[in-house]
Parts: sequence; structure tokens; C-alpha cells
Amino acid sequence: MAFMLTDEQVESFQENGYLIIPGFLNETEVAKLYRVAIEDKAIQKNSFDLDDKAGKKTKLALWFTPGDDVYGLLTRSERMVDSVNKLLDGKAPVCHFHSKLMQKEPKVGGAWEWHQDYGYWYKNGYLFPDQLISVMVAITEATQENGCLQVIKKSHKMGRVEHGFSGEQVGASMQYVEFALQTMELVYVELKPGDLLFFHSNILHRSEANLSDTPRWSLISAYNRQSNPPYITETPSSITPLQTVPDDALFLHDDASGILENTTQFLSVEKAKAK
Ligand SMILES: O=C(O)CCC(=O)C(=O)O
Ligand SMILES: [Fe+2]
Repeated sequence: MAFMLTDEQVESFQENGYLIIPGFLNETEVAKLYRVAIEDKAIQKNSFDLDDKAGKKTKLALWFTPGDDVYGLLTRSERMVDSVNKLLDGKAPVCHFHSKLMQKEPKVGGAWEWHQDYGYWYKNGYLFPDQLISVMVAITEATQENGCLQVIKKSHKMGRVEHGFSGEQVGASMQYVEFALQTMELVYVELKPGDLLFFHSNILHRSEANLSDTPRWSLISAYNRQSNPPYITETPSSITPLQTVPDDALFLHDDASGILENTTQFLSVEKAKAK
């Protein structure tokens, strides 16, 4: 049976602003993602540091158009794209906005301030937050100790909150975050490798620094509908319908190290920081 979100899961996402799918990937699939993350020269070459307020660094690599490598096959898989299609408002084809490999290293991995992803994307000129979604796939275990994601349950219902700069990051108005926390629940999203988290573009989320001895690596992919073009920043991938691949493509892929170099166009460090 192909993977399919149930109506209950879709409702839960709409109500809470996030949805966890345990074991979305099997052990072999996660092992492939992990190996490429660790060994791939292109990822190493194209990763850059982003400082948090305290100067702690998160390493990340970012790309727009998914290729034929293991990461591209995951983000283009039918189970992923069909799920996103069920969770996004509208009917237009699903497109891939961007993916980031987040490398939160032991002791050095930085924090992320409270924000909504739409707090950033609004500034790119996307008009419809319900047509944008983020998906996090845990490549290593994510726990409270190693700085897992935290979300404010149901906060997507607040709509967009004001954002300002905080170090090299953009953060939400703390006054509104504090209002939200008076009635809404703060949830620590602990994930096992292979678990997946869908989260609405307007849900408030953050993560603390990784002070533990274990790395916290994850892939975060953002999807958009073709009916939601950005009016300010040109981003062709976000309005180009995805070419899906069968669900077993990742499992069957013979992943040679270095494959990303040939298939994936990374965003340069300078451009990423100027974004
Ligand atoms: O990986 C994290 O801890 C959060 C990253 C995040 O929210 C983002 O990049 O928008
Ligand atoms: Fe975010």
C-alpha cells in the first residue's frame, strides 16, 4: 500500500499547525541520507555557518531545484508530494521552494529564535501562507538535549506576526510570542531518525543551541503551490511543478558519494546571507 495521509491526520494538521509521521523513512533510507550528509564533498563545500545571537553557529547547505541524488529523490517522492498536496490549501501543482540540510553540531550548533517561516517568505512577496509548508526529516535523533524544534501548538491560527532582525536571523515580535504562550502549548518535537514533521508556514517555532555530545542533523524542505508566485524575489523552483518519482527510488538508489555535486545547484554562501 502506498503511503497516504488519513483524513484524521489532515484535520490534525489543520487544527494544530503541525503533524508528526513516525517512521516515514525506513532504516536503509535514513542510512543513505546520513552517509551522503556526512561524506558528500559537495555538501561540505557548500555549507556555511549562520550565527545565532550568542555567536553559536549552525552549519547549513541550501538548494532550490532537487536533483536525482538521494535528497532529491526523497523530496520528489510520491508519498512526500502527495502528502504535501493534501495539506496545502488550493489545487495547483506542488512545487519545491527550497531544501536545507541543517547541521547542528555537538556543543557548537546554534539556536533559532522564535519565528514563522512565513515571516521570512512574506518579504519575498508570497501572498498565501496556507499554500506554503515546511517539512523536517530527522537524519539523526532530535531531543530536548540536542536542540530539537519547539512549536507553539495552534499558533498558525494567529496569522502573520511582525518580524525584526535578531543577529543574522529574523525573529518574531517577542511580545506576540509571549501572548501566544499564555494560552497555547509549547511542544518539544522530539524525533527519531526517519521521522517526519510537517509544519504550517505560520506556526511559531524555535530551537535551542545544541549543548549535548550528539549532532542534530535534519533536512528541512519547503513546498509551495504554483498558484502562489513570489512577487518580490525571483525563485523559479517555487513555481515549477515537481516531477515526482516512485516511493522506492530512494531505497533503490545506488548512491555514490559526490553525487550531489553533479545534480544539485547549491545557493552560494554570499547569496544565502544576503537573502
Ligand atoms: O533547525 C532548526 O532548529 C530550525 C530551523 C528553522 O526553523 C528554519 O530554518 O527556518
Ligand atoms: Fe523556521
